[in-house]
Amino acid sequence: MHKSLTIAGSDSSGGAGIQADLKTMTVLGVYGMSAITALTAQNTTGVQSIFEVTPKFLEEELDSIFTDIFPDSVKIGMVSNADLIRVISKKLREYNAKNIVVDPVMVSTSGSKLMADGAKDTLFSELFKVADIITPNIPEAEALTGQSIKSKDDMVKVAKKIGEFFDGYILLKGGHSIDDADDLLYKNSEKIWIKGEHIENPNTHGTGCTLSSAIASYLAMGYDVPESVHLAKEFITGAISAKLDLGKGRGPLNHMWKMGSENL
Ligand SMILES: Nc1ncnc2c1ncn2[C@@H]1O[C@H](COP(=O)(O)OP(=O)(O)OP(=O)(O)O)[C@@H](O)[C@H]1O
Ligand SMILES: Cc1ncc(CO)c(N)n1
Repeated sequence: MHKSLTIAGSDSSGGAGIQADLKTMTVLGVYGMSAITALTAQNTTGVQSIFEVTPKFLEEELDSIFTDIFPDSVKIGMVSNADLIRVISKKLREYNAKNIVVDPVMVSTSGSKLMADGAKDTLFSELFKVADIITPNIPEAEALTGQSIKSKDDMVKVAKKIGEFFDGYILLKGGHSIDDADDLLYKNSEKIWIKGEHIENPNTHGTGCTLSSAIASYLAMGYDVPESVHLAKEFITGAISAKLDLGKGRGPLNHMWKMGSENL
């Protein structure tokens, strides 16, 4: 059994965060574990409230996990403050964790702030150092570099800029901000476009969480980073295409699309 760990926030509506990650890992056949950084009272219309765990408790969660069932990969999502980021970086180094995916979650699909203003620098200096791949969306890549992205050429320029201070893989997601859904995988001046068709669907709550935990799942199975990204893109495309329609706002994806009703 391949094992993966998500370190992220809980989404009470089940579409993003820890819940999206564990659903994704499960349907991809990977044993999922979780270290929760914060509870959110959240639904498809927005985030109503956030309750952070203490750094000490997060440390205890990570010790419990790493001293028992050692994960083959780790995905990091919402981490709302600098102290929690420091704990994660310290513990991942201490346990020599492998195959680390960092999704630099800053703002939710519905526009709510999920990270404290000052925490961005700590994300750079602490978490990016341990990451094998980071997966910013366009607004996050803009926030990381201070440069705006209006076209695919801009995506390449910004990926290069991030590459000046991060030497792992950068997956810059085109997603809902550019007309098509092509994502750019960039490392050491090498560019791989991960092609995608834009799907007309307003229900994109949790797309980033689902993509990054699918990447972590495939890394846990032993695929390399480019293979994992291609396979994860196939998974997210299917989950958006399944056109689940739940809730009053931006609804969740169908994580179970691969299971098919004939298998139930
Ligand atoms: N409408 C769409 N059609 C096709 N693919 C999409 C669409 N929206 C997002 N994607 C794809 O979903 C993946 C996640 O990207 P996205 O930019 O949505 O992440 P995100 O903004 O971090 O997500 P989140 O809403 O969870 O914060 C990418 O591969 C992106 O190209
Ligand atoms: C807990 C959580 N993590 C990440 C996101 C980003 O979509 C969200 N909305 N909620």
